[in-house]
Amino acid sequence: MSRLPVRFLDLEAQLLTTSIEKRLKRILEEQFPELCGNIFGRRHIKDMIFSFWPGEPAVNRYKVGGGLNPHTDKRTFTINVPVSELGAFSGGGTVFWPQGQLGPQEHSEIDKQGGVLVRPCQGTAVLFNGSVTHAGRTVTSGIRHLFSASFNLWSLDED
Ligand SMILES: O=C(O)CCC(=O)C(=O)O
Ligand SMILES: [Fe+2]
Repeated sequence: MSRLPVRFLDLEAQLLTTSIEKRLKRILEEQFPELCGNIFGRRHIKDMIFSFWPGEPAVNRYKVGGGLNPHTDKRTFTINVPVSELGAFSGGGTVFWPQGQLGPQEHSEIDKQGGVLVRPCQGTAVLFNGSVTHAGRTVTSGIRHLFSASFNLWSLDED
């Protein structure tokens, strides 16, 4: 698996990322105000600032045999958006395990036993919290591209 930080990609990718960030904050604020209150200490988050994991937002590129071992992302949230059409590759997708059932660990062969495989179509975002163990399932043909960003939200004004 290789990662292409969005900041090294073209203007279209930067604009798409900005629109993903805006939509994400709007959806969280409008549809999950209580969750925002619990997590961020405020229900209005549109003016909050993203603090991303280094090198993110990024586009992950998985060639045949590429995948990602089970891990947690350790930020408040991660948003993943498939860039590839589902028909562009076989295998792939993200496997999630119920919290606490599987710690981050090395797997030579990613085993989705006990996990839930999510293989959404192009453009369908998946949002999860930073303590959920997940893995990128091995791609068996074609190439899979996935937009991925793990983040916290910060406020400049203390209130
Ligand atoms: O490949 C996937 O579906 C998961 C990607 C991922 O977990 C990550 O980039 O941190
Ligand atoms: Fe991850």
